[in-house]
Amino acid sequence: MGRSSSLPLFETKSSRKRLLFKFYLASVLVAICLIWVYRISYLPEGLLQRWAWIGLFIAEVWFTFYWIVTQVLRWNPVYRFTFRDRLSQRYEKYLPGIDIFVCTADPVMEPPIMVVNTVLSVMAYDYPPEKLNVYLSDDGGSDLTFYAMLEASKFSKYWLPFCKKFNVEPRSPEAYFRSAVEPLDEPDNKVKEWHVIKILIDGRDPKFVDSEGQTLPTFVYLAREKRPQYPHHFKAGAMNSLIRVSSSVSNNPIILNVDCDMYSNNANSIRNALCFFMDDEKGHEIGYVQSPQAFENITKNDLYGNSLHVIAEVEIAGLDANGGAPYFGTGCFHRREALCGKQYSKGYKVDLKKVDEKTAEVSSKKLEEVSKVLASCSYENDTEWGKEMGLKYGYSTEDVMTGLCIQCRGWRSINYSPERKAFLGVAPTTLLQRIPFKLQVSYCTYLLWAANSLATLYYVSVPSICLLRGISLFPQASNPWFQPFAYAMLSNRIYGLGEFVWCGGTFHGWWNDQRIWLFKRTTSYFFASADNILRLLGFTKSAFAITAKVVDEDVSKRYEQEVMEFGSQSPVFNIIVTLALFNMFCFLGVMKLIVFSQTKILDEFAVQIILCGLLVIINMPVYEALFFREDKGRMPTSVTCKSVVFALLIYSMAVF
Ligand SMILES: O=c1ccn([C@@H]2O[C@H](COP(=O)(O)OP(=O)(O)O[C@H]3O[C@H](CO)[C@@H](O)[C@H](O)[C@H]3O)[C@@H](O)[C@H]2O)c(=O)[nH]1
Ligand SMILES: [Mn+2]
Repeated sequence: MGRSSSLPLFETKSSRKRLLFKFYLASVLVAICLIWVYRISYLPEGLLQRWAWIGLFIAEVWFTFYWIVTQVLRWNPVYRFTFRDRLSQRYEKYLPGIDIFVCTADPVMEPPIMVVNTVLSVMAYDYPPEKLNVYLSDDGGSDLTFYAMLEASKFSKYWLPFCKKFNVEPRSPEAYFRSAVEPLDEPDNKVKEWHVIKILIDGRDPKFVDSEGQTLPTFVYLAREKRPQYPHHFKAGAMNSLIRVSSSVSNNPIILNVDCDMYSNNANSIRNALCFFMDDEKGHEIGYVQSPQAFENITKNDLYGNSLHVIAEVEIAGLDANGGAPYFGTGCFHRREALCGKQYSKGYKVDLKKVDEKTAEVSSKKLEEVSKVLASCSYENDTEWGKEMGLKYGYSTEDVMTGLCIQCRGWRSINYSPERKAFLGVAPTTLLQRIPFKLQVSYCTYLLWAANSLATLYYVSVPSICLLRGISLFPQASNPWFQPFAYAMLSNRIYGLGEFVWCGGTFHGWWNDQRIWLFKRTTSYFFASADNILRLLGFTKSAFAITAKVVDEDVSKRYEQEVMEFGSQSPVFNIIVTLALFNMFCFLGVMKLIVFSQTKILDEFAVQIILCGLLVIINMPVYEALFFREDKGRMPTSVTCKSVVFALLIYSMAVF
């Protein structure tokens, strides 16, 4: 042993390029201070002017605060690297057992074939199979899914040896072969009360071996009991059932959790995660290891701003520096104890090497029976499940909340982004899927993103209204005070663009991202804050809307071509279109003025005209959907009519 046993299993690097970054921060800060000075010392006289000015100033103060928060995240991003060879040298014989949870909820929105692929990909990890236990939670209680799993368990006998022999990547058969998959027959949607737990492969049973005689991972199918009078708490409820059921079947110290649409793309993920948990010095305090969500169906310019590259590579890396990477609900390795509510105390050490004696005497029949009780709907009554134990109930972003709670109990977390992505999933392919407000709700409460929506709404409407009324809210272009505004706005965007491209995006992708940024802040955050207030007052309850993973051929074709999908009724579109139209009216009005003589307003209203113009340019896809498109994804006529009326109303109110 000697020296080699003291070498760490992972290392942490922070990024360089710091000096330039600090210089940039300082310069923007100076510009912001100048803006504040200007705002305070040039408060206009008239009543309307004064209030518009003060409102704008409040929005700017908010943006400053928000900007500082986002820069703090960027202060010291860290990146993690693992040493798998040291792990196997030291612990190969004592690797801990792993429980893998896969959740599915609906055989129509989440086709069983997708679930099969995810399940097979996680069964095929490069890891001793007798230590792997895969659990599928089927909240749909669908016989179709059940039989698909039965088939999957049979196919695994051939698939797993094949993967290992040829070191195949990725290990989702569908992703590997990418050949056309025969569509399944329409499943019948009978509402049935299923309550089934079935051990499809019992890893302890010598009769379950693959085509080469090797042990297979244990594979358990679970459709927990659901009854109308008991809340089932959606995914959080499913996960908590799995935690209990797995504790009676395998009870392994490490739990991996993936959504059914996120297959494993890297056969080494378990070993990578163990490099963190089993590190002698820093491993004991780690509660979970999260890998960033990555998607396989992102188009070149990422129309809906799905790829989260900047968030994953920069912002989460910044959180990670303080041991605070969030839990995102999928692609996350948990320490079972931490997830189950244990408090971390200094000096706490657990020996993951300790091999758990398998309850080999207990037959799988018996295990199924015991587990059935654990997965019954009344089991959780008067327990701490959903509060202090397991995933939290009552939030639409139960994952982030659960992560925060684990941190509150003293555990740290790791963000691990290997070069070969650990998991790949399916990104939403329509605009409405992209901005469901449920996702934003809890962030609103905890990070005050709601204020972003108000400040942004103000900034994209009031300057334009004032432009129409001839109220100037910014210094003239020829005025020296113009410069801090120009610098703060420009440098910020340019820095953002640089970051985006550095993280692997394209210029066009960045532009799309700006649009989505605008849409989200003016619609979903806004609705989310409203919804949140209603929920706090007890008027609504949070629900879980499952994201569809399959869409029309038509829709997916437009997605491939990066054409935005509107095509349905939604208040989201009303807001987007009204704002877009209103700004277009303003812009046309101002252009008319400029062309007919009054060129001096170009100087006086420079910032407002530029703002308005930018809004018009960024909304181009909206105008196209309104006036020029013929396909099914264009703007529905009713949305158009309503929004034209709204926009004209605001316009005439502003002018008269
Ligand atoms: O009653 C339910 C509802 C959903 N799910 C599963 O939950 C997962 C996530 O659902 P999805 O519709 O794909 O939601 P997304 O918006 O894509 O999920 C993101 O947001 C969720 C809520 O924050 C997180 O739980 C997810 O991990 C995260 O990927 C899927 O595997 C579902 O099968 C259940 O098991 N039971
Ligand atoms: Mn999903």
